[in-house]
Amino acid sequence: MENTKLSSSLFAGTHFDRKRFAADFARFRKGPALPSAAATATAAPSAPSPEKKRKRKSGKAKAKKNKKKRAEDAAAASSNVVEGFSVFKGLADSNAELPSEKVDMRKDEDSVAVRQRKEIEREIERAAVLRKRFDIHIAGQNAPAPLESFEELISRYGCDSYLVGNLSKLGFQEPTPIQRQAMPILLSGRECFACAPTGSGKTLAFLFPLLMKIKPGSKGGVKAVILCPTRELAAQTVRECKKLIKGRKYYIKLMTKELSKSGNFKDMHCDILVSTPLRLDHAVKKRDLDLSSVEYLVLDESDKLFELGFVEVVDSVVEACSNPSIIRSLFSATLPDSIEALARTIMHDAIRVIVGRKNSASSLIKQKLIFAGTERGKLLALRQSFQESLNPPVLIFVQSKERAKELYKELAFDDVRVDAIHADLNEQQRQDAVDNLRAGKTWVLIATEVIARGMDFKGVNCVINYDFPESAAAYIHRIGRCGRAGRFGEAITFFTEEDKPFLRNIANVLVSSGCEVPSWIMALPKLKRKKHRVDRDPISNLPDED
Ligand SMILES: Nc1ncnc2c1ncn2[C@@H]1O[C@H](COP(=O)(O)OP(=O)(O)OP(=O)(O)O)[C@@H](O)[C@H]1O
Repeated sequence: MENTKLSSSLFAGTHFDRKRFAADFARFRKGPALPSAAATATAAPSAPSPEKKRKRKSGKAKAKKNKKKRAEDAAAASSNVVEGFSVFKGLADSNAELPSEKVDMRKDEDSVAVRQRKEIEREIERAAVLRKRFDIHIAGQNAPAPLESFEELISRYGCDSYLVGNLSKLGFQEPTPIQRQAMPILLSGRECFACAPTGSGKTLAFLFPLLMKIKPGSKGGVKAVILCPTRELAAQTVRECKKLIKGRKYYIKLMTKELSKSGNFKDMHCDILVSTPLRLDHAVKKRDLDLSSVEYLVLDESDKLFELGFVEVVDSVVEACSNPSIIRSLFSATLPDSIEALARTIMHDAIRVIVGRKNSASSLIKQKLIFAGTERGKLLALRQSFQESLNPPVLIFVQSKERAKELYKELAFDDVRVDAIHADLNEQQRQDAVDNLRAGKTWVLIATEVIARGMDFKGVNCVINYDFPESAAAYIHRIGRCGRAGRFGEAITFFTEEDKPFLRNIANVLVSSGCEVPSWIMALPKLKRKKHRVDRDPISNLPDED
């Protein structure tokens, strides 16, 4: 009765509901805990009656049943802990049934789980802040966080420090937005669609992860394949790759015409193979090149590779890369929905990354549309702009090789240091034309679509679309030869009466990158047809015939 007294004095003046707080009340008692609140209240010194015995028995059975249920709940609670997350279901109940050291252990586990969950939440928030800051948009499950710096490649992914060292030797201090997000995706073994503006460092974004993952000089076949739509771009990619691996012996091969036609692929040492689709397909079908060991497949300028004329060959190369654990990635500055849908059919659980707005031009380029009336008007306007403000190097795009030759004649006559690049030149001549512009030997390079995609002319100040581009994507890639790697650029596009029906499609690109467009152009109807190609009068100084 001592205990009853103690509890009575402790709660003097308050009404204590012993029935409701029986468990707490029992803790103040010496000796065995009371079986139940009801039993305490009705305890009597006399021998229990048979009725009371029956009731007590059934009370004991109930308590046993409750105990069993609580034990089951505890087991269920512990099985609800999934990958660092605790669902916390039934945890309070289950602790009540555990010895104190086990309760402590469980508390420790809980606090570890809570800490882990909080850390994960912080990571997710940090990733979201970084994505917002760098205008990175992602779609797909469990995308890894963007990089804060290149050093994280070492701390997070165990990158060899020589590779990061080479980056800094090349003057790359900070990752560009596409590199921040695409690199961790590929390094986590995920497939990826990436769309980022021209000149924003997509090449490094796909090259670096595969250089990190591939063991250099390994035997056992080709480890990585990079597909590019043109030979010039393939050659440029090989050059970029070699700069990055200085100090290590990787076997990097460019698929030349000769190699494709007569290569002995059985004895070829090759870690990374860079090719255009046709040459690679030829080597696979005619020279037994085995691509079943390929671990990484990159489709650069992927929307071009999925265009008609390429898509079947690309499909066949994708099929030849039959390694089931292959990681595929697609990179481009433009990714139309239709192409994305097609590409998705070959991807597995891919993450989509868009930097800025999808299918838009680089914001570093000042864009202008100029009405030149006729073909003759275009030549006059070009000559005038050269007299007023030629700021070399300049790239001029025309729609065919014939027109490239015609314009070359006109400008060479004016004593402009000019060259032309088109499909009628052999590989060496094309490469020389590119190298001469890079070296400053020529100031003006007239080009067809051959170099419109991917070519990196760091110093190009101005792009002139002498002939109106055939699509918005072609426009974005052409003008993207300037305004690269953080530099500003200028793009001038001539249009004639014949180009007006397609004007609005290009004007939309200007508007979406913040450039001014006259309101009458924005009032024109948008053309449904995707491609625009006009038969034009030859380029000549002579008066128009009519
Ligand atoms: N982190 C970086 N810091 C500074 N410069 C960089 C960085 N990454 C790449 N570059 C440079 O930026 C330029 C453009 O890179 P790259 O050719 O990869 O662009 P891109 O996004 O592939 O363009 P395009 O869509 O035209 O193919 C190159 O000269 C490259 O050396």
